Amino acid sequence: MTEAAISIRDLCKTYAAAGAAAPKRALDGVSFDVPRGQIFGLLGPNGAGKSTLINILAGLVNKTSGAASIWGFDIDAHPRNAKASIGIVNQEILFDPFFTPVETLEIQAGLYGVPKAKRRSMELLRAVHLEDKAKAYARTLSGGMKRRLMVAKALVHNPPVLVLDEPTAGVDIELRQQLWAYVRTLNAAGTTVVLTTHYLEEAEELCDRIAIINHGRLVANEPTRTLLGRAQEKVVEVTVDRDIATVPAARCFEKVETAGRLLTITYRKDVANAGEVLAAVQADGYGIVDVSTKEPDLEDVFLSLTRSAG
Ligand SMILES: Nc1ncnc2c1ncn2[C@@H]1O[C@H](COP(=O)(O)OP(=O)(O)OP(=O)(O)O)[C@@H](O)[C@H]1O
Repeated sequence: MTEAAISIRDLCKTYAAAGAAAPKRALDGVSFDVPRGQIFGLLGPNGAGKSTLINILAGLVNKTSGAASIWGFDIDAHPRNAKASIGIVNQEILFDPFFTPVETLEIQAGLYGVPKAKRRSMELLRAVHLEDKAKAYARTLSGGMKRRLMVAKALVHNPPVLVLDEPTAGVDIELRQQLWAYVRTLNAAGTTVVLTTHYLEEAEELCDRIAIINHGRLVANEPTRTLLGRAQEKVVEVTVDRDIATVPAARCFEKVETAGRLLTITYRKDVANAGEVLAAVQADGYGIVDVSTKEPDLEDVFLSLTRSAG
Protein backbone atom coordinates (compact mmCIF):
# COMPACT_ATOMS: atom_id res chain seq x y z
CA MET A 1 0.00 0.00 0.00
CA THR A 2 1.38 3.39 -0.90
CA GLU A 3 -0.75 5.52 1.38
CA ALA A 4 1.17 7.25 4.16
CA ALA A 5 0.95 6.09 7.78
CA ILE A 6 0.44 9.71 8.78
CA SER A 7 -0.28 12.56 6.40
CA ILE A 8 -0.17 16.17 7.56
CA ARG A 9 -1.18 19.07 5.33
CA ASP A 10 -0.69 22.74 6.08
CA LEU A 11 -1.28 22.18 9.76
CA CYS A 12 -1.57 25.33 11.88
CA LYS A 13 -2.16 25.82 15.56
CA THR A 14 -2.45 29.11 17.35
CA TYR A 15 -2.99 28.94 21.10
CA ALA A 16 -5.37 31.67 22.23
CA ALA A 17 -4.06 34.56 24.29
CA ALA A 18 -4.14 33.81 28.00
CA GLY A 19 -3.93 36.68 30.50
CA ALA A 20 -1.03 38.90 29.55
CA ALA A 21 0.38 36.31 27.13
CA ALA A 22 -0.12 37.02 23.43
CA PRO A 23 -1.60 34.32 21.14
CA LYS A 24 1.05 31.74 20.28
CA ARG A 25 1.41 30.29 16.78
CA ALA A 26 2.85 26.89 17.66
CA LEU A 27 2.45 25.30 14.19
CA ASP A 28 2.68 27.41 11.07
CA GLY A 29 1.71 25.51 7.92
CA VAL A 30 3.39 22.15 8.51
CA SER A 31 3.05 19.47 5.80
CA PHE A 32 4.71 16.07 5.64
CA ASP A 33 4.02 12.35 5.30
CA VAL A 34 5.27 9.55 7.50
CA PRO A 35 5.78 6.60 5.14
CA ARG A 36 4.36 3.26 6.26
CA GLY A 37 6.80 0.83 7.77
CA GLN A 38 9.43 3.35 8.79
CA ILE A 39 10.94 4.63 11.99
CA PHE A 40 10.43 8.34 11.58
CA GLY A 41 12.10 10.95 13.75
CA LEU A 42 10.48 14.26 14.60
CA LEU A 43 13.13 16.59 15.90
CA GLY A 44 13.20 20.15 17.04
CA PRO A 45 14.44 22.35 19.83
CA ASN A 46 12.33 23.00 22.95
CA GLY A 47 9.09 24.73 22.11
CA ALA A 48 9.35 23.96 18.38
CA GLY A 49 5.82 22.52 18.26
CA LYS A 50 6.44 18.75 18.42
CA SER A 51 4.09 18.04 21.33
CA THR A 52 1.43 20.26 19.79
CA LEU A 53 1.59 18.21 16.60
CA ILE A 54 1.40 14.90 18.45
CA ASN A 55 -1.43 16.13 20.66
CA ILE A 56 -3.40 17.10 17.55
CA LEU A 57 -2.94 13.56 16.19
CA ALA A 58 -4.00 12.17 19.57
CA GLY A 59 -7.15 14.28 19.54
CA LEU A 60 -6.05 16.16 22.66
CA VAL A 61 -5.48 19.54 20.99
CA ASN A 62 -7.75 21.08 18.33
CA LYS A 63 -5.92 22.30 15.26
CA THR A 64 -6.60 25.83 14.04
CA SER A 65 -6.49 24.82 10.36
CA GLY A 66 -5.06 22.27 7.96
CA ALA A 67 -5.63 18.53 7.79
CA ALA A 68 -4.18 15.34 9.23
CA SER A 69 -4.92 11.70 8.62
CA ILE A 70 -3.70 8.54 10.29
CA TRP A 71 -3.58 5.29 8.31
CA GLY A 72 -5.80 6.95 5.72
CA PHE A 73 -8.40 8.17 8.24
CA ASP A 74 -8.91 11.91 8.39
CA ILE A 75 -8.89 13.02 12.04
CA ASP A 76 -11.98 15.20 11.52
CA ALA A 77 -14.04 12.95 9.25
CA HIS A 78 -13.15 9.62 10.92
CA PRO A 79 -11.89 10.44 14.40
CA ARG A 80 -12.60 7.00 15.86
CA ASN A 81 -10.79 5.11 13.13
CA ALA A 82 -7.94 7.61 13.24
CA LYS A 83 -7.62 7.17 17.00
CA ALA A 84 -7.78 3.38 16.73
CA SER A 85 -4.87 3.49 14.28
CA ILE A 86 -2.41 5.17 16.60
CA GLY A 87 -0.86 4.46 19.98
CA ILE A 88 0.84 7.32 21.76
CA VAL A 89 3.39 7.19 24.55
CA ASN A 90 3.45 10.58 26.20
CA GLN A 91 6.34 12.23 27.94
CA GLU A 92 4.55 12.15 31.27
CA ILE A 93 4.08 8.83 32.98
CA LEU A 94 0.35 8.47 33.47
CA PHE A 95 -1.42 5.57 35.15
CA ASP A 96 -3.12 4.70 38.37
CA PRO A 97 -0.43 3.63 40.85
CA PHE A 98 -2.81 1.27 42.64
CA PHE A 99 -3.38 -0.99 39.68
CA THR A 100 -1.01 -3.75 38.71
CA PRO A 101 0.55 -3.68 35.23
CA VAL A 102 -1.76 -6.42 34.00
CA GLU A 103 -4.81 -4.55 35.33
CA THR A 104 -3.54 -1.33 33.76
CA LEU A 105 -3.40 -3.02 30.36
CA GLU A 106 -6.79 -4.71 30.78
CA ILE A 107 -8.41 -1.38 31.68
CA GLN A 108 -6.79 0.34 28.73
CA ALA A 109 -7.94 -2.47 26.41
CA GLY A 110 -11.45 -2.00 27.81
CA LEU A 111 -11.30 1.73 27.02
CA TYR A 112 -10.45 0.90 23.44
CA GLY A 113 -13.20 -1.69 23.22
CA VAL A 114 -10.84 -4.60 22.65
CA PRO A 115 -12.88 -7.79 23.31
CA LYS A 116 -11.54 -9.99 26.12
CA ALA A 117 -10.69 -12.80 23.69
CA LYS A 118 -8.48 -10.47 21.71
CA ARG A 119 -6.60 -8.95 24.62
CA ARG A 120 -2.95 -9.84 24.94
CA SER A 121 -1.88 -8.21 28.16
CA MET A 122 0.58 -10.91 29.21
CA GLU A 123 2.11 -11.06 25.75
CA LEU A 124 2.69 -7.31 25.83
CA LEU A 125 4.17 -7.45 29.32
CA ARG A 126 6.50 -10.19 28.16
CA ALA A 127 7.54 -8.07 25.21
CA VAL A 128 8.52 -5.15 27.43
CA HIS A 129 10.21 -7.44 29.99
CA LEU A 130 7.65 -6.85 32.72
CA GLU A 131 6.17 -10.32 32.90
CA ASP A 132 7.46 -10.92 36.42
CA LYS A 133 5.94 -7.60 37.54
CA ALA A 134 2.52 -8.34 36.07
CA LYS A 135 0.89 -8.45 39.49
CA ALA A 136 3.02 -5.88 41.35
CA TYR A 137 1.54 -2.49 42.19
CA ALA A 138 2.47 -0.08 39.42
CA ARG A 139 3.73 2.38 42.03
CA THR A 140 6.44 -0.09 43.05
CA LEU A 141 7.94 -0.14 39.54
CA SER A 142 11.14 1.70 38.78
CA GLY A 143 11.09 4.66 36.41
CA GLY A 144 12.31 2.56 33.52
CA MET A 145 9.71 -0.15 34.19
CA LYS A 146 6.97 2.47 34.26
CA ARG A 147 8.10 3.76 30.92
CA ARG A 148 8.00 0.26 29.48
CA LEU A 149 4.52 -0.19 30.88
CA MET A 150 3.52 3.04 29.09
CA VAL A 151 4.73 1.53 25.81
CA ALA A 152 2.74 -1.65 26.42
CA LYS A 153 -0.31 0.47 27.30
CA ALA A 154 -0.07 2.32 23.98
CA LEU A 155 -0.11 -1.01 22.13
CA VAL A 156 -3.16 -2.72 23.67
CA HIS A 157 -5.36 -2.00 20.63
CA ASN A 158 -2.66 -3.18 18.24
CA PRO A 159 -2.30 0.11 16.36
CA PRO A 160 -0.33 0.16 13.10
CA VAL A 161 1.33 3.42 14.16
CA LEU A 162 3.14 4.00 17.45
CA VAL A 163 4.22 7.48 18.50
CA LEU A 164 6.84 7.84 21.20
CA ASP A 165 7.22 11.34 22.59
CA GLU A 166 10.72 11.62 24.06
CA PRO A 167 10.87 7.91 24.92
CA THR A 168 14.25 7.96 26.55
CA ALA A 169 14.34 11.33 28.29
CA GLY A 170 16.00 10.80 31.65
CA VAL A 171 16.49 7.11 30.99
CA ASP A 172 19.86 5.48 31.64
CA ILE A 173 21.98 4.14 28.81
CA GLU A 174 21.24 0.47 29.41
CA LEU A 175 17.50 0.99 29.40
CA ARG A 176 17.76 3.28 26.41
CA GLN A 177 19.43 0.46 24.50
CA GLN A 178 16.67 -1.93 25.57
CA LEU A 179 13.98 0.49 24.41
CA TRP A 180 15.73 0.99 21.10
CA ALA A 181 15.94 -2.74 20.61
CA TYR A 182 12.24 -3.08 21.33
CA VAL A 183 11.34 -0.26 18.94
CA ARG A 184 13.35 -2.05 16.26
CA THR A 185 11.57 -5.33 16.98
CA LEU A 186 8.17 -3.66 16.75
CA ASN A 187 9.15 -1.96 13.52
CA ALA A 188 10.47 -5.18 12.06
CA ALA A 189 7.11 -6.76 12.86
CA GLY A 190 5.38 -4.05 10.82
CA THR A 191 4.61 -1.17 13.19
CA THR A 192 5.34 2.30 11.85
CA VAL A 193 7.11 4.24 14.59
CA VAL A 194 7.29 8.00 15.05
CA LEU A 195 9.55 9.29 17.75
CA THR A 196 10.37 12.73 19.00
CA THR A 197 13.67 13.08 20.69
CA HIS A 198 16.21 15.57 21.90
CA TYR A 199 18.92 12.98 21.57
CA LEU A 200 20.32 13.36 18.10
CA GLU A 201 22.27 10.15 18.33
CA GLU A 202 18.99 8.38 19.05
CA ALA A 203 17.49 9.71 15.81
CA GLU A 204 20.66 8.95 13.92
CA GLU A 205 20.76 5.41 15.24
CA LEU A 206 17.11 4.50 14.85
CA CYS A 207 15.36 6.60 12.25
CA ASP A 208 14.99 5.90 8.54
CA ARG A 209 13.79 9.42 7.96
CA ILE A 210 13.89 12.64 9.94
CA ALA A 211 11.75 15.75 9.94
CA ILE A 212 12.95 18.81 11.82
CA ILE A 213 10.63 21.53 13.01
CA ASN A 214 11.71 24.87 14.33
CA HIS A 215 9.46 27.72 15.44
CA GLY A 216 6.43 25.79 14.20
CA ARG A 217 7.77 25.33 10.68
CA LEU A 218 9.21 22.32 8.89
CA VAL A 219 12.87 22.95 8.06
CA ALA A 220 13.86 19.45 6.91
CA ASN A 221 12.25 16.15 5.92
CA GLU A 222 14.71 13.71 4.46
CA PRO A 223 16.13 10.22 4.77
CA THR A 224 18.58 10.24 7.68
CA ARG A 225 21.50 9.50 5.39
CA THR A 226 20.69 12.40 3.06
CA LEU A 227 20.37 14.71 6.02
CA LEU A 228 23.73 13.63 7.34
CA GLY A 229 25.19 14.20 3.90
CA ARG A 230 24.13 17.81 4.22
CA ALA A 231 26.80 18.43 6.82
CA GLN A 232 29.58 19.77 4.69
CA GLU A 233 32.29 20.21 7.28
CA LYS A 234 34.64 17.33 7.83
CA VAL A 235 37.56 17.05 10.18
CA VAL A 236 40.81 15.24 9.55
CA GLU A 237 43.40 14.70 12.27
CA VAL A 238 46.93 14.39 10.96
CA THR A 239 49.95 13.38 13.02
CA VAL A 240 53.11 14.70 11.38
CA ASP A 241 56.76 13.68 11.76
CA ARG A 242 57.96 16.69 13.71
CA ASP A 243 56.77 19.44 16.01
CA ILE A 244 54.72 22.07 14.27
CA ALA A 245 56.47 25.43 14.28
CA THR A 246 54.20 27.44 12.04
CA VAL A 247 50.59 26.59 11.41
CA PRO A 248 50.24 25.34 7.83
CA ALA A 249 47.86 27.29 5.63
CA ALA A 250 46.07 26.25 2.47
CA ARG A 251 43.02 27.51 0.68
CA CYS A 252 41.14 24.30 1.30
CA PHE A 253 41.54 24.53 5.12
CA GLU A 254 38.54 26.03 6.92
CA LYS A 255 40.20 25.87 10.32
CA VAL A 256 43.46 24.46 11.68
CA GLU A 257 44.32 23.61 15.27
CA THR A 258 47.65 22.28 16.43
CA ALA A 259 48.88 20.41 19.50
CA GLY A 260 52.45 19.07 19.46
CA ARG A 261 52.62 16.98 16.31
CA LEU A 262 48.87 16.77 15.82
CA LEU A 263 47.09 18.90 13.25
CA THR A 264 43.30 19.07 13.38
CA ILE A 265 42.08 20.40 10.09
CA THR A 266 38.49 21.25 9.24
CA TYR A 267 37.59 21.36 5.55
CA ARG A 268 34.44 21.54 3.52
CA LYS A 269 33.79 18.43 1.53
CA ASP A 270 32.14 20.46 -1.23
CA VAL A 271 35.44 22.35 -1.63
CA ALA A 272 38.13 19.72 -1.16
CA ASN A 273 38.68 16.06 -0.42
CA ALA A 274 40.91 14.45 2.20
CA GLY A 275 43.62 13.76 -0.40
CA GLU A 276 43.92 17.44 -1.23
CA VAL A 277 44.07 18.36 2.43
CA LEU A 278 46.87 15.85 3.06
CA ALA A 279 48.74 16.98 -0.04
CA ALA A 280 48.61 20.55 1.27
CA VAL A 281 50.15 19.41 4.58
CA GLN A 282 52.93 17.58 2.72
CA ALA A 283 53.51 20.58 0.48
CA ASP A 284 54.31 22.50 3.66
CA GLY A 285 57.20 20.10 4.24
CA TYR A 286 55.65 17.75 6.80
CA GLY A 287 55.76 13.98 6.59
CA ILE A 288 52.49 12.28 7.52
CA VAL A 289 52.66 9.64 10.26
CA ASP A 290 48.99 8.99 10.95
CA VAL A 291 45.56 10.15 9.75
CA SER A 292 42.04 9.84 11.09
CA THR A 293 38.81 11.45 9.97
CA LYS A 294 35.66 12.37 11.83
CA GLU A 295 32.30 12.09 10.10
CA PRO A 296 29.86 14.94 10.59
CA ASP A 297 26.93 13.99 12.81
CA LEU A 298 23.32 14.95 12.98
CA GLU A 299 24.10 17.60 15.54
CA ASP A 300 26.04 19.56 12.92
CA VAL A 301 23.10 19.42 10.51
CA PHE A 302 20.56 20.16 13.19
CA LEU A 303 22.43 23.21 14.43
CA SER A 304 22.96 24.62 10.97
CA LEU A 305 19.30 24.09 9.99
CA THR A 306 17.75 25.42 13.17
CA ARG A 307 20.22 28.33 13.27
CA SER A 308 19.47 29.45 9.72
CA ALA A 309 15.71 29.03 10.19
CA GLY A 310 15.81 30.86 13.52
N1 LIG B 1 -1.66 25.17 26.01
C1 LIG B 1 -0.83 26.11 25.52
N2 LIG B 1 -1.14 27.41 25.57
C2 LIG B 1 -0.33 28.35 25.07
N3 LIG B 1 0.88 28.10 24.48
C3 LIG B 1 1.24 26.82 24.41
C4 LIG B 1 0.43 25.75 24.92
N4 LIG B 1 1.09 24.58 24.68
C5 LIG B 1 2.24 24.90 24.06
N5 LIG B 1 2.35 26.25 23.90
C6 LIG B 1 3.44 26.97 23.24
O1 LIG B 1 3.53 26.51 21.89
C7 LIG B 1 4.89 26.36 21.50
C8 LIG B 1 5.16 24.94 21.06
O2 LIG B 1 5.07 24.09 22.19
P1 LIG B 1 5.24 22.48 22.12
O3 LIG B 1 5.02 21.97 23.50
O4 LIG B 1 4.40 21.97 21.03
O5 LIG B 1 6.77 22.37 21.72
P2 LIG B 1 7.73 21.10 21.75
O6 LIG B 1 8.47 21.15 20.48
O7 LIG B 1 6.95 19.90 22.06
O8 LIG B 1 8.69 21.43 22.94
P3 LIG B 1 9.33 20.41 24.03
O9 LIG B 1 10.37 19.66 23.31
O10 LIG B 1 9.87 21.35 25.04
O11 LIG B 1 8.20 19.55 24.52
C9 LIG B 1 5.73 26.81 22.69
O12 LIG B 1 6.08 28.15 22.52
C10 LIG B 1 4.78 26.65 23.85
O13 LIG B 1 5.10 27.56 24.87
